[in-house]
This record gives sequence, structure tokens and C-alpha cells, in this order.
Amino acid sequence: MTDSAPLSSGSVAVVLLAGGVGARAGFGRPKQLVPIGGKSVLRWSLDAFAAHPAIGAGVLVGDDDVVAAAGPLPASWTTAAPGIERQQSVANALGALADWSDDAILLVHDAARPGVSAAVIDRLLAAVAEGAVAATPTLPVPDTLITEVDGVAGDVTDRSRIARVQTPQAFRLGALRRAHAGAGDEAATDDAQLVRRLGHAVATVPGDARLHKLTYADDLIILSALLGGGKAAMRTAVGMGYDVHRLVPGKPMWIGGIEIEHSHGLEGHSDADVALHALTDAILGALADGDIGDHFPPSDPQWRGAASWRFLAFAAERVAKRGGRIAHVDLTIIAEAPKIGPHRAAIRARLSEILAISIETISVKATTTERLGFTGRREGIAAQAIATLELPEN
Ligand SMILES: Nc1ccn([C@@H]2O[C@H](COP(=O)(O)OP(=O)(O)OP(=O)(O)O)[C@@H](O)[C@H]2O)c(=O)n1
Ligand SMILES: C[C@](O)(CO)[C@H](O)COP(=O)(O)O
Repeated sequence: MTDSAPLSSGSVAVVLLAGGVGARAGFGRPKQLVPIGGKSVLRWSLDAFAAHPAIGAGVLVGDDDVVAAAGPLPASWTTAAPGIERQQSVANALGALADWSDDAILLVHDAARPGVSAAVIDRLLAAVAEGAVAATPTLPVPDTLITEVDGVAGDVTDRSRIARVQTPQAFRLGALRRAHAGAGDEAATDDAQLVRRLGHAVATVPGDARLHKLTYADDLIILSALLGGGKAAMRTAVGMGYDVHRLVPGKPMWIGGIEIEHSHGLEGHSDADVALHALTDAILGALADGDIGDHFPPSDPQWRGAASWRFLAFAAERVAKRGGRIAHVDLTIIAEAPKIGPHRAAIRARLSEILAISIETISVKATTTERLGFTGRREGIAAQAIATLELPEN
């Protein structure tokens, strides 16, 4: 706490918002329950507030499952039910603080921002104790900002006048109560905006990179680096894929993402690249995300003649969207002819391009079936693949 703004111990309340479902993160459960560095995202900020001497009470907003998963709350904390939107969740929490005076200071914080520090709390409390009705942490914008319409870059926006808004935000409780009471149907994405609508100035204090918000799956990688000792809790997932296509004369032969000179090509709805199909299914299998036919149904005319690298790139993109990475792929092509050996290097290079992973982590093998079976009779080509993924533990 700064010397100029003494606050008595326990004179501040905090609202910790954990009522969202985390739809954009897509973890299949609320993002605030995902672990980083051995504890949940929610617990990081709960512990930071519980350890701050100025904070005398708290309201955790969350449903029963979230409250149960949060673990023990400090004795002076209570809970409130979430609303449909963030703003309603804050309003519900204000109801739980009815005994607190209008002069008290309240912090409102997104549980989705685990990196709360005592230094940021101190800066906010000092700003309010020194006369501001509200205060918010902000960070400068590091990138050039432009307008963009339909994939075309437009004018540059003056970023010297723009800041990124973080939480926690601090308020005189009375002002926040009036702001919420007068908000009506006009929604705001944060509480500082509501207080500004009453005509109050909102002071800004320096924010903190560690207050980065977990919004999309990729944010977990950033937060794990910032808070979790550099490494997200990851699990290994392995998937396998298998595919067969019939050989027919006079068609281009696409295999492993490259075109090979051959008397025959493969028959199929798309370009029939049997190797890429097996690999796509292996990745989807490791993601437990259905199979290639679910995502690209043969009944859909838009995939007629489609280049199969698009299916593989789609699967790789789904790994990235989950915050994961492809650690290794192993592909076996089963064919009497053409000979794959002379094309192995080109196939590995093409797979490296499509999957955006190092060629060192791509294995391409080929075998015959000693003239046995449909592959031995040159009626078709088969491929099998195994994909090993690293996925966030969530
Ligand atoms: N009805 C809601 C919606 C959000 N929040 C909380 O407000 C913070 C910021 O919201 P956001 O990042 O949008 O979280 P979600 O609503 O969970 O995410 P999404 O919009 O992707 O579903 C989060 O800590 C979230 O748990 C809340 O308490 N009640
Ligand atoms: C409150 C907030 O975190 C400030 O940056 C943000 O507005 C909430 O996120 P949302 O994506 O608008 O829900």
C-alpha cells in the first residue's frame, strides 16, 4: 500500500466473477476451472485476493459446480449465483454486499484473469483512496491498429489514444450501485464504463501483462508461460487412421500431398489422396473429434475433386484451436506400385508445410503386401497413420 493512501486492514471487498461458460475457449467446461501450474485459473486470483491485507470480504460468483471446484473460501467470503451476462453477475454480487456502506471500496475482477498481483491491487486502491470514484488498470497497445474490411487493410487508428482495459477495477461502492441501478438494458462489457455513464471520471493505473485474460484456447499457452513455470499441464493423445482407395487407369495420382507420375490414379470423391486421408483421421482420432467423413461428407458436392491437403490442414488447425500441438506423425503407404521411396522426401516436405511442423517429426514409410490381397493385385492402395498430439490438460 502506498504511504499517501492508507487503508485500514480488511476495509475493501472484492467480487470475483466466475459465472461464465467459456464458450470461446471451447474447453468443454468453464475455463476458470482449467489448471495452470498446479491450481485452477480461478484459484490463482482467489488466493491473491485472500492474501491481500486490505481485503476484508469477497463474493465469488459462480454456479454450484464452480463454487465446489474453487476449494475452501476465506471465512469472510460468500457466494452469489451468476446471471446470464457478466453485468448481471456483478449485479447479483452487489446484492450480497447489501451491508457494506456506499463509502467502501469494491474491486470487481474476472476470474479469467489469474495473474493478479498485490502491486496492481495497491495501485487501484491508492487511486480511489486519493479521490477517484473508479479506477481501472490499462496497458498500451503494442501493435499498429488499422480498420479492416473484407480482407483489405484500411486506415491506421491513432493508438496513442487507445488502451487495453484489464481487471480488477476499483470503485466506491455507492457509485457502482448507482451505475448498475441505472444501467437498464444498455449493456456494458465492464463496470468502469457503467460508472463513466454517470459522469464520473475513471482513473487509469498501469496494468500488468500477467493479467492477460483467458479467452481463447491459445491464451492458456500464454498464461502457462507467464504463471505456470513456462509449461502448461499437457497430456499426450494418440490417434490412428486407415484408408483405402481403388486404383483406376488414366487418373492423376495424388498421394501424400504430391502428384506422382503413374499409369493409374486413385478413385474417390475428392482427389482421393489415401495417405492424407489416413493422416487426417489419425489427427481427428487423437482429438476424439469424429472422422474425416463427419467433417467433409462425401454427399456434399463442395468436396468433389477437393485437394485433400485442405482436410489435413483443417485437422491441424483444430489441434491449434485446442491449444495443442502435433508432436509426431507416422504414415505407412501400402502399395505394390508406384514405388514410394523416390518420393519420400517430397512427401515429408509437403506434410511439413501442411501441418506446419518440423520435418524431423514426420515419418513416411511404404510397404508392399508381397502381391497378396487387393493391394498385391494392384486393385487399390491403402494407408495407415498414427498421430501423437500434446493437448492441454483441461
Ligand atoms: N454471465 C457471466 C459471464 C461471464 N462471467 C465472468 O466474467 C469474466 C469475463 O468474461 P468472459 O471472458 O467473457 O468469460 P465467459 O463468459 O466465460 O467467456 P465466453 O464469452 O467465451 O463464453 C469471466 O471471469 C467470466 O467467468 C460471469 O461471471 N458471468
Ligand atoms: C471486463 C473485461 O475483462 C475488460 O477488458 C472485458 O471487457 C470482459 O471480456 P468480454 O470478452 O467483453 O466478455
